[in-house]
Amino acid sequence: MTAYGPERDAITLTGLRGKGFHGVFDFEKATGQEFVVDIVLHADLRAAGASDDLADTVNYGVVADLAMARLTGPSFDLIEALAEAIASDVLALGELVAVDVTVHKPTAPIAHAFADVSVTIRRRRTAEFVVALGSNLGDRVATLGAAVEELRAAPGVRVDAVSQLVETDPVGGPEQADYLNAALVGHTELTPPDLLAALHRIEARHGRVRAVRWGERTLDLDLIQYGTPGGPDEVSSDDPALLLPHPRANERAFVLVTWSDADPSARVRVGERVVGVAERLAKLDRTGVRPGPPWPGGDSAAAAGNSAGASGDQATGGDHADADTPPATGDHAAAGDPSVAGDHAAAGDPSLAGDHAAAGDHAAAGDHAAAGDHAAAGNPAAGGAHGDR
Ligand SMILES: Nc1ncnc2c1ncn2[C@@H]1O[C@H](COP(=O)(O)OP(=O)(O)OP(=O)(O)O)[C@@H](O)[C@H]1O
Ligand SMILES: Nc1nc2c(c(=O)[nH]1)N=C(CO)CN2
Repeated sequence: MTAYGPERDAITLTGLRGKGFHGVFDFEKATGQEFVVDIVLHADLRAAGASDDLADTVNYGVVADLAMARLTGPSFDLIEALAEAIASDVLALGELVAVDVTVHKPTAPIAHAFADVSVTIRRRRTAEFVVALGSNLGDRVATLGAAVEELRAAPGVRVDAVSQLVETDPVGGPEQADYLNAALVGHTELTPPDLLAALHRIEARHGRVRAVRWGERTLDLDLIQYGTPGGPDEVSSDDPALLLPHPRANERAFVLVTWSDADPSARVRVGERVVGVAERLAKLDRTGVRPGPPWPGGDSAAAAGNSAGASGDQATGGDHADADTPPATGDHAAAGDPSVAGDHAAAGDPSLAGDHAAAGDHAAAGDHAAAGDHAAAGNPAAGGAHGDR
């Protein structure tokens, strides 16, 4: 079965009942009462229908075991919290598009005659995704910045981190102007085709036309990876309309430099193997990839929406006034660091606080800068602008 797809098929389990000790009041926790759980598992059941094999579907017995363990297990105050815990456990099975959980508390302490009280929640599975952004026509910085914002605003999409911009020599295609490239990592409830459609809509809004293969473009948004490579939610596709993982990404320095900046611990599939993006990058020629201009507002954290009073190096650098001009005397240049890794965290923003990495992680991840470069550049929180992931 595929773990994404239309919410067309469902397995429904109702009336799962048992004694639990959930409730706000002490007497509820001490005495216990009956709770009843209904669960709807949304999944694509076509494969199981065709194969008649339990391995191709979700075993409802396992789902019932998980729910009963929560129902009879440690006490929650709220039935909302019990429902959340059940949904989380069931979604972790990794085979579902979504799950609906209803928790009934028919003997709740309500001072009136009543039939039942319940909560119902729907939780969808999300998958990590990676998008590469490129532009070499028009106001490149403005277009890329707008694309990031539009993706942030897209329903079912959460942007976790955005790389800094790099300026890059065109790879392939006719003679054309240099590109600005960036990468973005996030989580989505959308299926891969729906996510690609959202990317295409954003491209179209920015006047993207497809005249020449690998020709100049106002905006290019490529879906590089969907799901965790080697994990149960990894999506591979040989459909020409959506190839996953993107077949050329692991050969493109402009993709891997920016991707490893956005997520220094990122991993990528290369044939049968899954390797660190930084490790893969070490094998590539990076001469065509240079530091780019800052994002509007000063750093990539702003582009990611994490815009708390950027005290990052680029934010304070007056030499970056021309947004479309690569920094000449910025910290990257001063540090002699050809990478984009590093100084885009706002020191004062707790949401940016060193999620992935201290400076050393960049270096340990095989990045081109030694950790000392970041430190020498006065970087307050190298690698920290990766949001809540
Ligand atoms: N992973 C993918 N991400 C984006 N588009 C894809 C992907 N796989 C296949 N495509 C298809 O490729 C077609 C051409 O896309 P596009 O014009 O953006 O290619 P490109 O960016 O010029 O080249 P490249 O794919 O080498 O980066 C699109 O119609 C799209 O449906
Ligand atoms: N430097 C650079 N070269 C490219 C790019 C790009 O984004 N940057 N995109 C291409 C097709 O997607 C082809 N070549």
